[in-house]
Amino acid sequence: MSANLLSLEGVHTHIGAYHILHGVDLAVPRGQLTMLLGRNGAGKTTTLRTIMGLWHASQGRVRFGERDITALHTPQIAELGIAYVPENMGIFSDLTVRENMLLAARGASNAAQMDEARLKWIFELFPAVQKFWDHPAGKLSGGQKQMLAVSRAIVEPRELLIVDEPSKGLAPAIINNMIEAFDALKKSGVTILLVEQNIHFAQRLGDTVAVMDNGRVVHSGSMAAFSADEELQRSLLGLAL
Ligand SMILES: Nc1ncnc2c1ncn2[C@@H]1O[C@H](COP(=O)(O)OP(=O)(O)OP(=O)(O)O)[C@@H](O)[C@H]1O
Repeated sequence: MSANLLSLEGVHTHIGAYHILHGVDLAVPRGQLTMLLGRNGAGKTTTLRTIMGLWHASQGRVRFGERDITALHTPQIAELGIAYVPENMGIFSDLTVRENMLLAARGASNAAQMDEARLKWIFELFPAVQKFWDHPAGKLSGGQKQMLAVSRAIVEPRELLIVDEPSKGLAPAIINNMIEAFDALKKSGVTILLVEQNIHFAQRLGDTVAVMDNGRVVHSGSMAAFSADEELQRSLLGLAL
C-alpha cells in the first residue's frame, strides 16, 4: 500500500483557452493533514477541482490509492471516498441545517435514519450544527456555515476530506474552533487536504505543506521545516509565518 492516499503527477489543466496548471506534482500522505498554500491565482482551487473531476487534466495523472481517477466523473470520484467542500460551501440557505445534512446522507430519508453515533460525533466536533438543527442554514454566521459545510462532507465516512479555505473570513475565536475540529478529525484517521491563505491556521494544523506558484507545486515537505525557514516563506509567499 502506497504511503500516499492521493497523488498528482505532471497534471496540466486547461480552462477553455487558458492553460492554468503546468505540471502539478502533489502527494497527500495517508493519515496526515496536507496544506496547499500559494499566492492568489497560483492554481490551488483549480488543483482541487481537477482532483474532483470538475475540470479534467489534459495531461498527467491523478491517483487515489491504487486507482487512476484522472478521467472519472465527479460523482464516481466522490463515491470512491473523497469529500470536497468548495469555497462557496454549497449550502442550501432556504433549507434547515437538518435538511442540509439529510441531503448529504445517502440513503437517509429522515433524520432518524442518519447514523446516530456518527451524528453524535459530528455534534461534538461542531456544537453549532446541533444548536441550529432546525434553523434555516441561511441564517447561520459565516463560521457556522463553514462548520455545516464540513459536517455535510463527513456525514458519510470518507477516506479523504478536501476543503477550500476553511478559515476564510472567520474571526480568530472561530478559527480556533475550526483548528480543534480539524485536529479531532485528523485523529479519527481521516486524511485531509486544505487550501489555506491564513498562514497561522496552516502552521498550527499542517503536517505536510505544498506551495504553488504559476500553476505548479514549487515546494513540498514537512510543515515543521517550512515553518522554521523564514527565508523560504518569504520567497514563496512574500511573508513570514
Ligand atoms: N473559470 C475560469 N476561467 C478562466 N480562468 C480561470 C478560471 N478559474 C480560474 N482561472 C484562472 O486560473 C488561475 C488560477 O486560479 P485558482 O482559482 O486556481 O487560484 P488560487 O490559487 O485558488 O487563487 P485564490 O487564492 O485567489 O483563490 C488564475 O489566474 C485564475 O484567474
